[in-house]
Amino acid sequence: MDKKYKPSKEYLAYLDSLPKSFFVTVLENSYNEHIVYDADGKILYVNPACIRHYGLKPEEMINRNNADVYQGYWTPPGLDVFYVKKDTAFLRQYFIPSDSVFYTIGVPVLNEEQDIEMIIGTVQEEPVKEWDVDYNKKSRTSKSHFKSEEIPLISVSYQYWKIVSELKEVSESTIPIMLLGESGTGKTYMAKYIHENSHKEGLFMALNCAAIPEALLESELFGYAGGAFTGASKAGKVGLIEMANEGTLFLDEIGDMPLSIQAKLLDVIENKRYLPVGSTKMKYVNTRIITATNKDIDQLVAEGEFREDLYWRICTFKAIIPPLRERVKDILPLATFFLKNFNLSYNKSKRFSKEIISFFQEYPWPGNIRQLKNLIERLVVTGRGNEISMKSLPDYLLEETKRFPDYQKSGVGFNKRVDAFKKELVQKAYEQYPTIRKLAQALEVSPTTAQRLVEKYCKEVSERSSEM
Ligand SMILES: Nc1ncnc2c1ncn2[C@@H]1O[C@H](COP(=O)(O)OP(=O)(O)OP(=O)(O)O)[C@@H](O)[C@H]1O
Repeated sequence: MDKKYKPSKEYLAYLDSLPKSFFVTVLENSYNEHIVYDADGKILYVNPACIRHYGLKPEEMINRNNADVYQGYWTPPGLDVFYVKKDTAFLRQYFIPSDSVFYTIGVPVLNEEQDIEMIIGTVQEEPVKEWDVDYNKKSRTSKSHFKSEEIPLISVSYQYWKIVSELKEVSESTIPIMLLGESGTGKTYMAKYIHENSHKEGLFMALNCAAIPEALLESELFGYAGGAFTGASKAGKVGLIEMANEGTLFLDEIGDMPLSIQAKLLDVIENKRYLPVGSTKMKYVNTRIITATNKDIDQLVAEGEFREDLYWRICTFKAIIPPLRERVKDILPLATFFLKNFNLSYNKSKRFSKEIISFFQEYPWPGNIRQLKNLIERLVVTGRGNEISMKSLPDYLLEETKRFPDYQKSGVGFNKRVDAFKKELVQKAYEQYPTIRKLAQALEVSPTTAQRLVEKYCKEVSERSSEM
């Protein structure tokens, strides 16, 4: 709806006077598909045009997740428009099972807090030629300025897009960003995405601090002056910090950076300057630093392994990318996205069986998105026939399903089980060690983490002890 449009009282009264059956008749007989989702992508309403589009009746689609219905293909580019810009998205969707192209216009409806309440979509087949021309013009001008064709972010989770939206706000500044999360959750990918969307003119450079020996790390980062050491080139070498001038330097595994280099990095962040190895001439740069780690950095600070002053500078803005098992809704969109891409690269037309989709959603993915992506590539490349079924899984995964023989049937998801286990562990330890310092030692975590765990899991225990 036009946001400036406010219906008059008389018109609203007229609408009120019409019976509900009138609206039902209009919607149910409209040639175009009308589809309404809640903020999580669950289908709340769809009219019978969906039978023509997907071969599914409305009653088969209601309460299912969008991605689940579009099995074989998922087009999430509109999601950043919905969740970040909170604006109308124009999408061209290709639906693999029927080999059809649909045009979707999604309009987000916001509540009083300006959060998404629902998304109202209209879907139609390839439009007539003349309209097509206009449509293309329109879709080009409506392109979001915070999305990347090169790095499509796949997620249907509101939580995830909230993080992206916050990152957007800091992306154009030079405020350092710290990305936390388990291996394979997409920290490097997100860093590239931030760079792409930050309108910086310089390059994106990345370095894994854990993969390089200390002596080399310093010259990789800061470069060196000609002849700075035996074997050094006469012309010297430009470091990554300079290469990323006016751009972004992504430092992965920052927790592994040696203390001596940490001091130099602090100078770069605070004063935008540094000395190349063996040089006496300061260099000046304007480089955005993004760091990542999957180590407990609070603990490294507590143990004196990481400089506290640097820690406070690099974590000015901290974003935690949740593991895949905590955003189960993203598994299918990601899986179908990878399936589509690998089908294209290997010229295949594989599809998932129903059971393998359930398995994907139940498996805990310790290697996160990386593991899912690698598995799908393997499943597309290997095996006969077009269906990817449970039989196609590699042995190590079939073994895994046996290790949790009842988790598919019990109805208790992996997250709930892990959470129950953590709760029991923390509560028992807290009963035995009722101070944060001792509890932190017993659980081998930092005091900050111990405090967080107590707040999360030990409310009942502390209430019990205060009653006694
Ligand atoms: N939102 C996303 N949409 C699509 N693909 C993604 C997304 N996030 C991550 N990926 C894919 O997942 C893979 C792993 O991501 P990435 O290498 O960024 O993880 P990481 O957290 O940096 O891992 P590590 O800590 O081990 O370095 C990448 O190949 C990337 O293509």
